[in-house]
Amino acid sequence: MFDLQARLKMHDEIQIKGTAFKKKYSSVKFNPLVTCNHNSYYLGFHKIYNIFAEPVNAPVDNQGGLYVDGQFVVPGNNSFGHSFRDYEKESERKATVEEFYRINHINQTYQFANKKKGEYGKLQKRVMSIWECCELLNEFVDESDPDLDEPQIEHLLQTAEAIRRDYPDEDWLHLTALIHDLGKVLLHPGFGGDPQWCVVGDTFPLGCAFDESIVHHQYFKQNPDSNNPALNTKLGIYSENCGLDKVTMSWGHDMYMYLVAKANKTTLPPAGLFIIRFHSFYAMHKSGAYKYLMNDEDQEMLKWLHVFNKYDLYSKSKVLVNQEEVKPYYLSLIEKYFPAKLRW
Ligand SMILES: O[C@H]1[C@H](O)[C@@H](O)[C@H](O)[C@@H](O)[C@H]1O
Ligand SMILES: [Fe+2]
Ligand SMILES: [Fe+2]
Repeated sequence: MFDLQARLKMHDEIQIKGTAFKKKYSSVKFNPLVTCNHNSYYLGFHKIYNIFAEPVNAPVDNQGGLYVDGQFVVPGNNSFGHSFRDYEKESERKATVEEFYRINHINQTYQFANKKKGEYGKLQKRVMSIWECCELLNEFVDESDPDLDEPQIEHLLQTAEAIRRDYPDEDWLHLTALIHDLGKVLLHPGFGGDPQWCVVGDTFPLGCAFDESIVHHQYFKQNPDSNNPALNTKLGIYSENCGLDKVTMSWGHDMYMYLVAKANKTTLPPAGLFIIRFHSFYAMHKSGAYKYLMNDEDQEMLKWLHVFNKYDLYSKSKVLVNQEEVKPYYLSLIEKYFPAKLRW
């Protein structure tokens, strides 16, 4: 065990895989075993409270650096040099992402989401394994994502590998991470090639008022549900604390993958299913909106979703995982929690 503070007083700089980091603030003891995965740095340690360090050669306006938050070292910036989920910042992704949300917010209505759920809920599109589905995602880049322009399979592996390092014993969490975005297969021509606006992006409840914390909220003005008095009040068609299970969410990859996992009788625990179903519901898990729709069980499950979200968001990077190397491990998890072939 080393006392990082004392070491930094002596050296004022630490080397992490060849990059020099300057300590800004820290108050912690830990075992400074460091491994590097993409632009995230993982520290092997026992107790950790708070560290903020920044790369020595960082540009002046670089807010990035090394945040230690619980166990995960969260990078300050995404691979485009901006903070994560900044929808206002001028960037090469901004226009595409905003246009995505404009169309999404206009077209996701209560009726539309229920129609899609009925259609895809029949699971008559294909029979295939989980890994086959991962491979189908090789070709898609998510237009709603300001932080990543790599094919989706990379994101799945980056998320799963990052969470696996910090929670080595929770194998269900590794598998949940691997499959959480598989619903994006709806984009595939073999599934009808749905447009991006009804597959990806943040999700939100339908049947009640749209909360202002939803990304690009302004575009809901043109959604027909906004003018429907039965659907545009705080509770709308729902009753107080009815539970998220009763709520119709905007249609997309979360709900589809949840339906697939459920219908194929996965043995993943309820927390895994909750993560899959609501990971894009940022207004709820990030902004704390819609509490009045949640029940006690949702609140309990939310704890795991918070853990998961950190890895889903901050593991996005340009350095890719070696697929062949990790494949056998994930195949063994798939075998443990799913049948060999699933109906999709
Ligand atoms: O752009 C992203 C992406 O589509 C993710 O898969 C989804 O879960 C997020 O909510 C969204 O912001
Ligand atoms: Fe997602
Ligand atoms: Fe994701």
